[in-house]
Amino acid sequence: MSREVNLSVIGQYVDYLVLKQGVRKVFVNGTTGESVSLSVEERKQLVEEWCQKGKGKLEEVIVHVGCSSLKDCQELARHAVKAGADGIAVISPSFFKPPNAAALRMFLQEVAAVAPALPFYYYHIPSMTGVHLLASDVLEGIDEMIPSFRGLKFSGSDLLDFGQCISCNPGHWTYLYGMDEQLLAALAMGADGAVGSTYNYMGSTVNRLLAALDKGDLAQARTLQFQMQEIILFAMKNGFSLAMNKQMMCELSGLPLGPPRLPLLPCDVAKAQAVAQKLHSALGHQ
Ligand SMILES: CC(=O)N[C@@H]([C@@H](O)[C@H](O)[C@H](O)CO)[C@@H](O)CC(=O)C(=O)O
Repeated sequence: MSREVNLSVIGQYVDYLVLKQGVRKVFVNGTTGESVSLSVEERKQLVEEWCQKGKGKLEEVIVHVGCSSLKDCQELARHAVKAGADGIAVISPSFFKPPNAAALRMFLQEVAAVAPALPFYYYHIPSMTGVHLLASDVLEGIDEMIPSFRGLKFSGSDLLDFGQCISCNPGHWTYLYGMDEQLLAALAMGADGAVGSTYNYMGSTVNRLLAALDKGDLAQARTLQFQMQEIILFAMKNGFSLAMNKQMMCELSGLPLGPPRLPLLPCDVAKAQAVAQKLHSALGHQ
């Protein structure tokens, strides 16, 4: 039961994201993509497929190349350049954890150094890595160490830390926020965009939220955020997990995106269907 990667569905999935969700920027091999459960070879194949199938359709492909092994990260970073990715991101190693922010910066620097022309992002996701260093500490002096550093993907709930990351922006960094249920608060803090698991099927909703905010319509942005919260909270009460998210993606896209790989277990399909139903009612679909 190794649960193989199905490359053949990616082209259709790109079309679904672009045409049905209005999502034109993707983050490949992240958490939802189960990158840490994949081999280096599988990750390369996925990146090649996304870059090829996304050509002329996607505006930006950022590739997560984080691994426990620095060598594997470097191999994936070099590969992302060859595949034509627009940027790379790295999480903190999590089995042997960096003892402090300086050690993590050094690790990031070694990865970025092999792909100096590619925009580089630090991917902060303490709930998964168990590395609870402040992102703002990791960013200290990072510009001098990594000339290609372009920003942060922040998948944490600590808006104090997030705010401090934004207030130290030298001007050319981008901030992508990754807790879908509180995106609006992060946007108020200064986030530039969002990367999250639920945008696989609520991409069009979050695009409407962003557009409402751009127009200065805070009331509408709140309404949309509250609807997203209602769906995510309902999912949480039904055991929201990566497996459920994946099943939701299958239910809502109609594509065979498959179950997760061990050690994760597939979710109860009836529960995912109940959440999909909730999504339709909360967003007013018929
Ligand atoms: C821990 C986790 O999976 N967080 C998700 C969120 O989108 C999360 O599922 C959502 O906010 C619901 O809590 C993302 O930050 C993950 C993500 O961006 C990725 O797939 O790389």
